[in-house]
Amino acid sequence: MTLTQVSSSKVFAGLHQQFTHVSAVNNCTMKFAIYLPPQVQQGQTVPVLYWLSGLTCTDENFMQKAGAFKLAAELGIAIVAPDTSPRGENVPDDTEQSYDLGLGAGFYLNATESPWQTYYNMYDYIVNELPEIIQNNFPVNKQQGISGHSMGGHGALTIGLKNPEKYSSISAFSPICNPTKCPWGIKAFTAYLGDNPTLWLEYDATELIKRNIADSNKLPILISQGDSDNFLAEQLMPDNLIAAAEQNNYPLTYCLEVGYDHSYFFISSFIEQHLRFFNSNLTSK
Ligand SMILES: N[C@@H](CCC(=O)N[C@@H](CS)C(=O)NCC(=O)O)C(=O)O
Repeated sequence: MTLTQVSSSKVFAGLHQQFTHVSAVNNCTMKFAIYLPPQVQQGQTVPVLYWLSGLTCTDENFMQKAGAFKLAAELGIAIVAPDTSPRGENVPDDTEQSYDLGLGAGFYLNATESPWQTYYNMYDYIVNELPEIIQNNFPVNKQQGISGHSMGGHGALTIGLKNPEKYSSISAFSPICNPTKCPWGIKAFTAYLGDNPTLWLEYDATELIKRNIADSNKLPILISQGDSDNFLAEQLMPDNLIAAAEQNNYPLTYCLEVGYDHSYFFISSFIEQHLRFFNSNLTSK
């Protein structure tokens, strides 16, 4: 597997770089961005936080808008931001090219239905293929965290809940908490996974948190949510996740922030809390 460097820029004494590579699981060329803090220049290996973005995003939205580099440099944290779906000439898109299905809307799952299943395997990409590439090509250690926004918050929660041995913590901004019950999730899961809702439960954080998880596998979760978010009631449904966490004694910290919306203005206002949360939960794995 060859990495092709697309860009490299110095920022807060570290480096922001973009790369493309051929993905075996998504059958296309994928792009990702990485922030490498200054500590790597002194030969240190650093922990890595995976950031999963939301609908319509690429590797660029978080890197350009979140304002994460200053503290990541100070704490010595690498951040990886993948794309939100496969892309390219042969990759199918929604016939109506809507923003919430197809390109830019991979929902961090492995599709089983045509025409999606050959390309839309973002779950395997985030859990296995991309971390292997990062471990083999960059000075990171085995300590990983997972975070994300909206559809990417759903990705962070479901992937973290299903793979507790791979991460130290999970955090999310404005996540889609119960996708099997909201319009975004129902539309995407019907297309990617078919019309049997039982099969959708594998990718629903509220359902996953209800499973009998051993205390030692309960990764700490931090969620930040703006109370002026237009998508809150209809699409995000955090109350369902909070109730399931309470009933199952799951360590979830939920911060409802007054006046904030769904945008990166909100993320940039609280990203420091999430980086410090990741940093404070690191353990040698
Ligand atoms: N229809 C809306 C929904 C998409 C949306 O809000 N996307 C969020 C994630 S769910 C986002 O991060 N947009 C890109 C950005 O703000 O940079 C739009 O296209 O703006």
